[in-house]
Amino acid sequence: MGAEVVIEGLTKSFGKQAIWRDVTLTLPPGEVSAMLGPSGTGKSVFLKSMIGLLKPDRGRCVINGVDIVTCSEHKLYEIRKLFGVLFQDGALFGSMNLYDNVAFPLREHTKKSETEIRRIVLEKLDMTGLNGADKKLPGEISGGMRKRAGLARALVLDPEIILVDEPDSGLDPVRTTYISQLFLDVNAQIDATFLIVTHNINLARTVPDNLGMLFRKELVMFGPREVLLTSEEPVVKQFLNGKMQGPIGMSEEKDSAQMAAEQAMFEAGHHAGGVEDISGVPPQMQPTPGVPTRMGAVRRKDRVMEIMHRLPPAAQESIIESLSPEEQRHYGVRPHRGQPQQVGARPQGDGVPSQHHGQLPADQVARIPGGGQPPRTGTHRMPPNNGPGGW
Ligand SMILES: Nc1ncnc2c1ncn2[C@@H]1O[C@H](COP(=O)(O)OP(=O)(O)OP(=O)(O)O)[C@@H](O)[C@H]1O
Repeated sequence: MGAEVVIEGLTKSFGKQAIWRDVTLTLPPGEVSAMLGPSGTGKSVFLKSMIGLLKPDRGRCVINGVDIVTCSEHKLYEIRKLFGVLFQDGALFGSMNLYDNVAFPLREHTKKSETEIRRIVLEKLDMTGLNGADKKLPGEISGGMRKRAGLARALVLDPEIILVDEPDSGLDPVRTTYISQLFLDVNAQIDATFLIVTHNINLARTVPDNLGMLFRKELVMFGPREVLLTSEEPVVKQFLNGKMQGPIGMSEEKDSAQMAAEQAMFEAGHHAGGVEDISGVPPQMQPTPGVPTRMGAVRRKDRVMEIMHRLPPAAQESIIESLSPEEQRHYGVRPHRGQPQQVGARPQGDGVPSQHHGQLPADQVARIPGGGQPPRTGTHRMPPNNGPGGW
């Protein structure tokens, strides 16, 4: 199973420029998470901080009991071996063929024989659909193939955590879906923890188990995908819909005067961009038939049901609706549009579903962790994320 990554109060600046502060979240082991955010909000800086390429100002990032912010260089070197990183362009060496590119980490970081290296390289090329392409140079193949080769190289040291930086950059929507399918298939096969940084809304809506968003130098939210996808927060809705209308501006954010001026323009009929209102929680993509079950997804069901009573009602409803009738019975929940849910109750002994009274006991009413208040609207501030005591 992949490693859990526990991040607490992580803060990063370059000189006087604050990038983000007090980021707290946990990447659950073996689950696929994605981080959204407008350009320049520091998503790539976040990935680099997770592998110790950049040093945060303060906070913790704990992997297998080691805080990589404060650990020794030697420990950091060891922890880095747990990571596979897929950079935007695949970061392949242009003068090496795919075989040598994929073999590179094995030759650099292990003492494996060339026979063993050959077995591993061919296995990873096969896993990423690059059978027979081993002699090609990066310049001779498409952008999608380069990304798959980058993924093959990221896999050769059997990573427990895979970081992916904007997998859709330079890819058309169809190729983006193919690479997304590959992530889920690889996740099913090796059960590694994934974090994908992306602006791609299709990918964000259909691929990850968990979604987060960085905005205005903070983590706006992080939690099960249903929380962000049912959020009424203006910044989240604007981002998911790709419209000009909302708090995100041409540079990172707008002031209230600009918001008001633009609002008047949109109300007068100016097109705010975007094609249609995107809302709701579409079904999640699954591994290709024949690929093993994603154990991360299996564990996630139990995990999410345990924290369910702390999630907003719309997210609860969506989670319950995504369960099969057998799973609903197993967890003792039923869909019940427009009503609070009976949640968190596991069947005892005989598996009889718990009663649904249409009204939860006070301690089970969905509430926002930390604040105990319903989500505020009209502001981008969100309830605390999934850190200690959160989602
Ligand atoms: N090594 C560095 N030194 C100084 N500033 C940096 C460094 N790396 C990144 N930055 C700054 O940090 C900010 C966040 O950059 P980053 O690339 O992480 O954003 P991003 O959210 O990944 O953007 P995009 O979606 O456009 O890729 C930018 O203002 C960038 O100029």
